[in-house]
Amino acid sequence: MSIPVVDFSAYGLNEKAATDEQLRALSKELKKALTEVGFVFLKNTGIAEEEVRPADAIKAARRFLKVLQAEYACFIFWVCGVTADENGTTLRSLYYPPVNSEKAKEGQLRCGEHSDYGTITLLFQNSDGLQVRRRSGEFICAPTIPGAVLINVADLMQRWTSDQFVSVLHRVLLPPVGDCSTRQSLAFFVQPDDEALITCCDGSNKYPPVSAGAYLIERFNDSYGRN
Ligand SMILES: O=C(O)CCC(=O)C(=O)O
Ligand SMILES: [Fe+2]
Repeated sequence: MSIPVVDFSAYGLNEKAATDEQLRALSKELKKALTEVGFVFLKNTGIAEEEVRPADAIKAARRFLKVLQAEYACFIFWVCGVTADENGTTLRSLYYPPVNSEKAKEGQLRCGEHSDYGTITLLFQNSDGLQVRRRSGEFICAPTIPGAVLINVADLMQRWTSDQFVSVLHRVLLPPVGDCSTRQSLAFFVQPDDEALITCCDGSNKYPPVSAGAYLIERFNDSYGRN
């Protein structure tokens, strides 16, 4: 099974609004993808392909989360607050220089296996190499699809949905031997406002409530050490 591709044109940035029926249909498709795979390609988002503007990425992220409200009402408060100043939303530009894969060490990667910390990540990429772990354990390729945005569930979102949406490991492979191409990707990590209290959507209390800001700091401390 590959990563699902969902047509977002009904609620793309060029549309003012979508009907309830369109939102429901989209949310069903997204829910299936985020539950089964944790990654989804969105095409026709209205984000200009030739120039990814952060403001557009934020708008698209808000619309994506708004669609999910049709299934999960608990996102409402947070979606309203996502553009406040006090949050850890980050745009990361990742440039991978050319490598001579013949000289690489066994198992060497361009980007090691990891999952993301926040809620969702929007990824824009210009070459192949990204792989995503399926629930079954096997890695599948996330190819470049011109004009499509790749969105994945991150750890805080998995926690928020009581593990219904899955935040899966992903990695970037070295290019094949003889391929000296570079890789440029843009990762837009979407974080709730620092003060937002994240409690399990289903009311299960599977994980204790945590504020988004404290959760992020904890994860950074675990990865990079406390100061
Ligand atoms: O370079 C890539 O496409 C992967 C980036 C990534 O997964 C990350 O920065 O979290
Ligand atoms: Fe990542």
